[in-house]
This record gives sequence, C-alpha cells and structure tokens, in this order.
Amino acid sequence: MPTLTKLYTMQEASEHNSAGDCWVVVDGKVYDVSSYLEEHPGGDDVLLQATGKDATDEFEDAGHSKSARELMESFCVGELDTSDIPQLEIISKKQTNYFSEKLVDLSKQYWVVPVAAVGISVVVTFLYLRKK
Ligand code: HEM
Repeated sequence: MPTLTKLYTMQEASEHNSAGDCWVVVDGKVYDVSSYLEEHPGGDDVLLQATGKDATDEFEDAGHSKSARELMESFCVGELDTSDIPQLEIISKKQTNYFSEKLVDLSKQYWVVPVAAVGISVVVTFLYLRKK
C-alpha cells in the first residue's frame, strides 16, 4: 500500500524552534523532537540550536548509536521538500556537459589542424625518400 509522506520546506520546519515545539532536519527527514528535548542525552540546547537548518553533519558528528537512530524514527513527521532548493548536482552536471560539448565543437572546428599536420608530414617524407 502506498504511504503518504508529508513534505515540509526548510522554512516551515524552521518555524518550530522553541522548547515546546522543536523540529530538526536530519538527512532529508523532519523530526518533531519536542517531547524528547529533556530526555536527549546530548542536551536540549543542541537540538534547539539545530533547528532551521540541515543538522545532518552535527547529528553524524555526535556519533549516534544504532538504538538512537531507531528511536529517532519514532519522531519522524515527514520529509524535507527540496523542490525550492537549487539542485547543485544538476547544475554541475550541466556544466560538465557544457564543457565537453565545447570541446567537441572546437575539435570539429579545428579538424583542419591535425589533417594538415599529417598531410605535411606525408609530403615531407615522400620528398625525403625521393631525394635518396
Ligand atoms: C530525533 C533525533 C535524535 C535522537 C533520537 C537522538 C538521540 C540521542 C541519544 C540516544 C544519544 C546518546 C548516545 C547514543 O545512544 O548515541 C544522543 C547523544 C547526543 N546527541 Fe542526539 N539525538 C537526536 C538528534 C540529535 C541532533 C540533531 C544533534 C545535533 C545537532 C544531536 C547531538 C547529540 C550529542 C552532541 C550527543 C552527545 C554525544 C556524546 O555525549 O558523546 N542529537 N542523542
């Protein structure tokens, strides 16, 4: 059965940034940790400071255990809507394509150079052999 995942923008998630209403975003998922703030072994302050941004690096840096990661899933309320975030990967792929296309264009444009070089060396070799 298909499951419906609720999507939140970073803007929406960042509005939940207080001790009574605290959401964090880790690895593309949104977690409502309001009820866990006081129990969090790393402290409530780290969670409150992690609101309004992608806290994946901080979460990973803390070296969370497998059980912490399992517990985390019970707080998941949805996923991050990335449709409003520019896709850097796609842009860089486009740039790579752009440069390789340019290179192909240039080699098409300057095909005369290698052909002329080969032609000249053939003529020189021919003349040299004839002199002998
Ligand atoms: C739903 C989300 C989270 C859950 C369920 C969770 C749970 C836990 C648990 C169970 C621990 C104890 C150590 C372990 O078992 O790994 C812990 C420690 C810690 N957590 Fe979290 N955590 C969450 C999110 C975060 C985030 C977003 C940050 C950082 C921004 C963070 C920072 C820390 C730190 C600094 C420690 C202390 C590590 C230490 O003392 O060595 N946690 N967390």
